[in-house]
Amino acid sequence: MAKKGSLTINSENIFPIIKKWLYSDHDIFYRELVSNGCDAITKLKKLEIMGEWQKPEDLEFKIQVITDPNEKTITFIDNGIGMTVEEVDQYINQIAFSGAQDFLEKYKDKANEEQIIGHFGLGFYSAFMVADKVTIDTLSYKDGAKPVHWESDGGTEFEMVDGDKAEQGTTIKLYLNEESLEFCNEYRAKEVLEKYCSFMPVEIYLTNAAAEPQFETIEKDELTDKDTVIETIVEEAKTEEKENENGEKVVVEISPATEKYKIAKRPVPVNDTNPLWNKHPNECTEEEYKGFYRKVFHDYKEPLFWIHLNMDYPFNLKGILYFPKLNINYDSLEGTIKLFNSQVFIADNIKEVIPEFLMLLKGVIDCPDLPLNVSRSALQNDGFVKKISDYITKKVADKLTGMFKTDRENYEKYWDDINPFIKFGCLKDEKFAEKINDSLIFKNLEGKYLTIAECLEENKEKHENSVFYITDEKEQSQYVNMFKEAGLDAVYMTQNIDNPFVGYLEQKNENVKFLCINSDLSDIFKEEVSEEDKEAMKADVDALTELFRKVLGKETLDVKVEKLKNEAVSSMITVSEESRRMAEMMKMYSMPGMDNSMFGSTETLVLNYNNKLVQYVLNHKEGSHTNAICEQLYDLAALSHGSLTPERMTKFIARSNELMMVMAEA
Ligand SMILES: Nc1ncnc2c1ncn2[C@@H]1O[C@H](COP(=O)(O)OP(=O)(O)OP(=O)(O)O)[C@@H](O)[C@H]1O
Repeated sequence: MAKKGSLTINSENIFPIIKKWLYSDHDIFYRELVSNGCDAITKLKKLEIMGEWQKPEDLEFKIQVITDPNEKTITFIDNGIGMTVEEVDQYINQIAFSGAQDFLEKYKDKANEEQIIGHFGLGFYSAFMVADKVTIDTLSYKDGAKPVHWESDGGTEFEMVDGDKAEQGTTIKLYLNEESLEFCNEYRAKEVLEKYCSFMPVEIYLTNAAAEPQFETIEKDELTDKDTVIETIVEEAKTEEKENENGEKVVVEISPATEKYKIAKRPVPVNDTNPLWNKHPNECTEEEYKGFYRKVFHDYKEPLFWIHLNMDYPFNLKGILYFPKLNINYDSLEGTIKLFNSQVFIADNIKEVIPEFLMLLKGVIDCPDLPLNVSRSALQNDGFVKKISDYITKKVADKLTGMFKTDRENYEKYWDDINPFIKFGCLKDEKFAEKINDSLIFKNLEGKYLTIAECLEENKEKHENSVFYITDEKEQSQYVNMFKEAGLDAVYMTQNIDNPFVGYLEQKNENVKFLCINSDLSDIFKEEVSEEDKEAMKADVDALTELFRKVLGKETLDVKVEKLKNEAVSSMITVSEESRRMAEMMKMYSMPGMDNSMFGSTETLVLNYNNKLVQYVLNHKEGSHTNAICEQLYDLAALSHGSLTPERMTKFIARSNELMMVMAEA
């Protein structure tokens, strides 16, 4: 039998297109060829189960990948179903190309867009991305089948002749082109196989044909019939000369003679054929989950907890999602969700399938039903894919709300780590938000974790329907202390995500006011002032306002004079809630050329009428130190609220020194 022919294809030469298309992930041919081998073996296993084929006793299913840097080749050998000459003709010469044609037809207008996920559908022909010439030697499992040899040099021509393969299965050999020689390097091959084939269902063995043979030494009783003994190592018995009871010297054996074997190094598969996600959740131990996490994500910090997804109906989906230990601001978080299709790795973080906020997690998802031979934009609009995504979201929300209800202690323990993720989820996904809403908790000044409802309940006497929050512990320490002294409560909202999240909370809780702790001085800190007193104070208030504006050279400075209960407080800065949020928004979107002043006055200088220094200034407007005291009061208020500009800081330090000199001289 010898057959020559042109590949069934309309396009003049498909290979340049394949090369161009698949350029971004050249290494993918490894996945395609190994998974074809896996499929071939899986098919044969099925035939065996159906009684259509009898497996020889000593046959072990496996895929071998042999790199040969001298020959510049890579060989893929499987002992699967094999192909008859008709099948090669049909699947390789015709079908594959019709698949490729469909592919081209669909995407010819988008040739420059990175739109294809797995480039599925090109399968075997992806070999031509890296090879000038490819040969196939195959023998079908069928009785009386004849071996076939096929080769093609990447043009549109192929040649098919009788082959000499003696065992059932398929051997595919790639003669690499000059640009792709990296792929016959053993280490590169290992890297790529680990990337794509780590969990494929058939054992994969990688060997380097050019490497020196490697050996290992085993104990005598460890020898199996698969080992090739190179040498028997005999260790003689150890003896010692000792005296016996009669004072005579005798030789005694302290350890017996041993025999060990030097054997050819036992091959170790590069993959784990039965990944943990395939096991039933009831059968997995905590140690297994943690070990799997370490192995797959190379993260040696333990995950907090995990969710084992296991669904058969209405679609097939398995996977494990881990909540990693974070405790850092959400914008520097990065998770990885690895997507598999029947244990074949597809890609990381495919956002069409996995909701965006879940990308902060680490995990694996295996979904054999995914339609992967379509473009990403098609996936986006696919109702089925949406269902998968909804299912995953629901499972995650269920886990969290379940934990909140039945294991609140741990939930609170994890909260600092998981809250950015949950908040991000609330902002991104309405359904998730709805489910999780009642399980949102906030850390208060005492370090207790409260829901909004609990917060409101605890504080209903002191500030009804308002929740105070801290955005910066350091900058707002003065307010925090005042709140603590007055027995008031506030919650910590100090992460970047909390800024947009407050907006979300307001939307969800329309009757509740959310106020930053420094936004306005709560009435609780103030003495009650009668209308008459106010009248009486008015002249002083005007005088203080005028004085500070003049001394500070700020014509429009907002000054408020309050009778604060705590006499020790002299001056403070407050920032109105709106302007603070505006400033934060500008910071977030980093709007150039805009600053707070564009939105009118933002800060208010609050002076405490009950404070002695303020009274001193009021009564000594012309005093020789009055200007310095005013400036100092303003700077101190700003300092306890945040920081000073470098220029202002320099002046503040100089003035502080001068003031101390005055004290020293007094
Ligand atoms: N190692 C092999 N052993 C037996 N048959 C094979 C082997 N490789 C390929 N084939 C046959 O050739 C066909 C075409 O292979 P190809 O990789 O191009 O596409 P596919 O595997 O069908 O689809 P895809 O790779 O897109 O999932 C296969 O369906 C299979 O019948």
